[in-house]
Amino acid sequence: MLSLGSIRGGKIMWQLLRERRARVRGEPIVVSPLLPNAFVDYIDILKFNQRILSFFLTFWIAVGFISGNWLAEIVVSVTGIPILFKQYKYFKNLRHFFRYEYETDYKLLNFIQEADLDESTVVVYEENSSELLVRFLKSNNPTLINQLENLEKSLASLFGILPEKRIDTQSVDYVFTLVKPERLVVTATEEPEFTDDMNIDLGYGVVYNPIKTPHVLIGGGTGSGKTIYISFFLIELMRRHSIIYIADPKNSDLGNLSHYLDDHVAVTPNNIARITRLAVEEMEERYSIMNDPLNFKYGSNFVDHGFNPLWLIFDEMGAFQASATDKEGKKIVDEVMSNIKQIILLGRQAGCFILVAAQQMRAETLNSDLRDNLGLRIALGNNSPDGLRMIFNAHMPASLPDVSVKGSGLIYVESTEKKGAEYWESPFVDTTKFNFIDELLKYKTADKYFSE
Ligand SMILES: Nc1ncnc2c1ncn2[C@@H]1O[C@H](COP(=O)(O)OP(=O)(O)OP(=O)(O)O)[C@@H](O)[C@H]1O
Repeated sequence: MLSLGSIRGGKIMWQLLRERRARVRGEPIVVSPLLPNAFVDYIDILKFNQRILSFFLTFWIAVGFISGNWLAEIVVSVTGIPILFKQYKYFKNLRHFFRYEYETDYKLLNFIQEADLDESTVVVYEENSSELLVRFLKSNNPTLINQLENLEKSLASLFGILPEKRIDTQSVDYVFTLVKPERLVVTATEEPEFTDDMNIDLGYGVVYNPIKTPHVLIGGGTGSGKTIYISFFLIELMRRHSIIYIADPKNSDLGNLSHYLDDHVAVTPNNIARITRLAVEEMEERYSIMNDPLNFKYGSNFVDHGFNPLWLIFDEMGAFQASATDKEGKKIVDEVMSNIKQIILLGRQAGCFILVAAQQMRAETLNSDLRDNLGLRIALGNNSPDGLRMIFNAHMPASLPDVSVKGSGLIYVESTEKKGAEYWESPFVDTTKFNFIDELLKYKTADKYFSE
């Protein structure tokens, strides 16, 4: 069996080498479910070889034990097991290598199946460092032609960018401009740099605009980079003249900002209730001004009426809810949650936004209807699949990437063309060079809301 697999593997290797040569020469690659795809077969063979090795490994260990011969057991353990593990890892790496090398082929083959295109669909693609051209060849089937001419949205979710479409009599071309995402590096500025542009660059090709997709949800365990990210975000909000309220029931890093942002920072339940009340009152007042017949402008929002964004940053909401042990405590939690609900559901037009952060997002922390209204969702560091589902719900990523880079995780911005959350590295902050408090004070002293 093993030798058969190897012989087949040898043949496929030749086919792969031929394909490889074509790729190196930059010739177009043809992908179709009906064509033999060497790379798919080769990965299957590697998988098969891996299974055989697992079998041998188990067999080897069993022989050692059954024989009861201590010498045999030592020989088996010392020599056999490490060799087999090494081989196993070798095959695993090879499989990864092939998946990576033939990633586009894989994606397109899966795409043909998932988009329910006819099996006979033939895709040709050509890739260079800046562009990917995907050409679907037209057949005589009018339904298929119609499908092929309307693939840009689903293809965008596959490659993360909306392609340019060109329709020809023989084919439909989708051209993707490939730009490698780069992590944003946060640096200190000499002077405060205010801006009216509501687009906030989060790096790695992600731009967030609270007017389009209000509210933020951040999940991530200890040390995943939540505080660093929130600090970066806070400065970005202050650059946009935002009124900031902070609730930090655990009284950690954000709670300490009360030295700088005064009574806009709350750590006790009563104070947290107070700032959420202030936020809701401000929202109601804005609506009454915006809806006054003298000021009313159809389709307008807070910016048109000269209001600044208002942000409530709520760290560790779960801890706050859990702190309510008696009747009085529960009453406060209910009031706060009702205020938060109003901000989430009604805040957008009035420019009142919320950022909710939690180590672990639970169903009872914020129900899924409310969570689905949070436009920017981030999961930093390692999270369990259940934890990720709490954050992304219908937008779970197709596969879970490696998030070993500090401050990396998954991100999803509602209303983009992307279907699911994607890998992202939060803005890099070199804490030896970037002093968050110095930065914050620059904006505080220059901003009217914090100047008293
Ligand atoms: N964006 C980043 N840039 C640079 N370093 C980072 C970044 N994110 C995380 N780190 C590194 O990880 C460490 C932990 O980050 P941070 O304090 O933000 O985690 P946290 O999720 O807030 O943890 P906790 O809940 O325990 O406070 C930082 O001290 C820093 O060394």
